Amino acid sequence: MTSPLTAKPAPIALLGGTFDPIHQGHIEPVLKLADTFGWSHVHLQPCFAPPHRPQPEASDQQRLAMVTLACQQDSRLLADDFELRQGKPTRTVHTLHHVRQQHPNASVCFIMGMDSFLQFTSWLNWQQILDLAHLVVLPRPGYQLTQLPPDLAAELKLRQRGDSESFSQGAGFIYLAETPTVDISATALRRQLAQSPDTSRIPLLDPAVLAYIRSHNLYQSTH
Ligand SMILES: Nc1ncnc2c1ncn2[C@@H]1O[C@H](COP(=O)(O)OP(=O)(O)OP(=O)(O)O)[C@@H](O)[C@H]1O
Ligand SMILES: O=C(O)c1ccc[n+]([C@@H]2O[C@H](COP(=O)([O-])O)[C@@H](O)[C@H]2O)c1
Repeated sequence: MTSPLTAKPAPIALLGGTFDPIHQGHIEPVLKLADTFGWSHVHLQPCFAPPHRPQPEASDQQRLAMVTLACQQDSRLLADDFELRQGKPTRTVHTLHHVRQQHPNASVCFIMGMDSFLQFTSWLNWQQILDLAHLVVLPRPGYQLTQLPPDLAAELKLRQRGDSESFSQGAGFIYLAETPTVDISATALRRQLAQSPDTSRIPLLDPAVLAYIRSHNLYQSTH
């Protein structure tokens, strides 16, 4: 029997995003990762209207509602409103400090697509993030590791691990996932939604999320 004092805390896996809207390019890879790593939960955390890009079309509450609906696909998916509850934009380094405070001994995995990874050195205190969490990078069509800036390529060389065993430690490793690529973006979906009649099915969009979008008249114009 494992003593409560020695029991390893459950790993925390987290995918942050604007989710404007959430789509299967977010969901399918994280479920594959949950299979690989044996995660019992993956937090899908919408960010407060992000400072680093144009404002989302859907409101914070609408993006959270869509994430909550998409989470009904699998009981391991959790809609996490931590950043929205802060009432102001929160940088990832601050969110991860909070996670660390709450779970000092847990393994924390922050998931991102290859497009985000290529931009990672522009994130606030990106080196500190590497000490707070593992990074799990999803492949994404159109984004190649060869485009990595030299300082991040050097970190990758030091920190890359391929075995899921390493990720039972707290933080500090980078895992380049080999999940099947899902060729979709929220930008492409918004365009498709604006151009399709209300009745049409949209591939790679959860039907419950689509119904929510239609009933709230979201994404009706192309920008
Ligand atoms: N198809 C995809 N494959 C792999 N990673 C993805 C995919 N779509 C999004 N991601 C990752 O999920 C996170 C949240 O993405 P986000 O909510 O911005 O979706 P997006 O499709 O990139 O949106 P947009 O087109 O509006 O930029 C980011 O780390 C992003 O790299
Ligand atoms: O903290 C930062 O500096 C930072 C810069 C860019 C992106 N992020 C986070 O990365 C996640 C994905 O962002 P996005 O723009 O691709 O939806 C989301 O959780 C953002 O808060 C964080």
